[in-house]
Amino acid sequence: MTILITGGAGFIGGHTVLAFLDRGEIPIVLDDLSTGNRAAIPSDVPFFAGDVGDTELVLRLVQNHRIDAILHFAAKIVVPESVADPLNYYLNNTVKTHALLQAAVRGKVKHFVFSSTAAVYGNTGSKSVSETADPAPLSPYGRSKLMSEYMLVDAGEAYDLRYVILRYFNVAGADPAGRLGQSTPGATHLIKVALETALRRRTYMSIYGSDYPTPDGTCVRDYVHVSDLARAHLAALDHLRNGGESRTLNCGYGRGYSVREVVDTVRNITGVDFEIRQAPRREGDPASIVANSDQLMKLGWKPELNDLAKMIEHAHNWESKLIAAESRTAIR
Ligand SMILES: NC(=O)c1ccc[n+]([C@@H]2O[C@H](COP(=O)([O-])OP(=O)(O)OC[C@H]3O[C@@H](n4cnc5c(N)ncnc54)[C@H](O)[C@@H]3O)[C@@H](O)[C@H]2O)c1
Ligand SMILES: O=c1ccn([C@@H]2O[C@H](COP(=O)(O)OP(=O)(O)O[C@H]3O[C@H](CO)[C@H](O)[C@H](O)[C@H]3O)[C@@H](O)[C@H]2O)c(=O)[nH]1
Repeated sequence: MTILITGGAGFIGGHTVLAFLDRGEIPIVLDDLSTGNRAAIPSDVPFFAGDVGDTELVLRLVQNHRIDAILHFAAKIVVPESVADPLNYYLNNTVKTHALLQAAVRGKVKHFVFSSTAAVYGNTGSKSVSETADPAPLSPYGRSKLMSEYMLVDAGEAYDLRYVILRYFNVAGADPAGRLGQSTPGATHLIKVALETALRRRTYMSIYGSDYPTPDGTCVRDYVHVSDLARAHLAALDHLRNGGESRTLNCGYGRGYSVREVVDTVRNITGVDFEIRQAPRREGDPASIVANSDQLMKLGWKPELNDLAKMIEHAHNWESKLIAAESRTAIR
């Protein structure tokens, strides 16, 4: 049996492809390359360029490759973009997940792992949040994901399909072996932006909001290493393949860092004192969000890279590699 990974040319899907390869399981990848990168996918992994909303294409893949599990990463992921263009987010993230689920059910796929997000919770206060908290997303992005969760839960009740919904907190870092990192052009994530500034790809960076009810006034997030998160997918799929019941699970480390703490760590790791400007709050941002991931750990997930400085160091190595590769191309 084979796994289908949607969005496998992206940041988290790509690292999950590597995690499966590392344990000797070769998945297939479906990605429309809207933000993903073809080069992220190792040559021994079958790649199909296409849209997860194309039910017929997905059904063909399911039947031709005897797919027993779909890991669904493909989505648009930028909170402010979702505020500016919500209908596009509901189309890509919710409507197309519906089409994918329809293909999964018609093709008798038994297992489904869905990339959800801490953004479904909204403002949670300073305590860590567990899966029993009521969702109250602040952005169309969060709502587009929560609506997909509801569809999956209902489909799990009605059809022969079991799922794990993983609610990721803030994903960062890069493959410790240097095989992959975040390559999305124009990425908006804090650590990526700070590293690009340290490496002089940007002249300065902004801190969005310094009047939040947090210890230093900037937003607090729980940063999880992408390679640890990738391994959470192995644990989730093993749980389902062993007959485990459907679950909704947080994935984070349970420790929050403020924007200012992250920026200071980037300055320390890179040794560059780059310019920071204070900017107004960014729409759709909760003040603080930290995970309680006890349930995922009970399922067998063991974090191995729970260290902000290491995460930033791995991302820094990758960012430097990207710059070196670009200058080689420019010289040619
Ligand atoms: N990055 C984070 O901090 C974070 C946090 C929580 C949840 N998530 C979720 O994790 C998943 C992966 O995020 P990422 O950071 O790797 O983003 P990414 O943009 O790097 O990857 C998304 C991938 O999906 C592909 N894609 C998008 N729409 C598609 C479509 N309609 N059909 C086929 N392919 C499509 C893109 O080309 C890209 O390769 C998303 O579902 C996101 O909501 C990310
Ligand atoms: O240049 C920047 C970039 C970000 N930030 C701040 O840094 C924090 C983290 O922002 P990111 O954009 O890195 O991440 P988000 O918390 O907005 O969202 C991320 O994590 C969420 C889960 O918590 C979602 O899943 C989403 O997909 C993913 O982008 C926020 O307070 C943001 O305002 C800045 O101050 N300056």
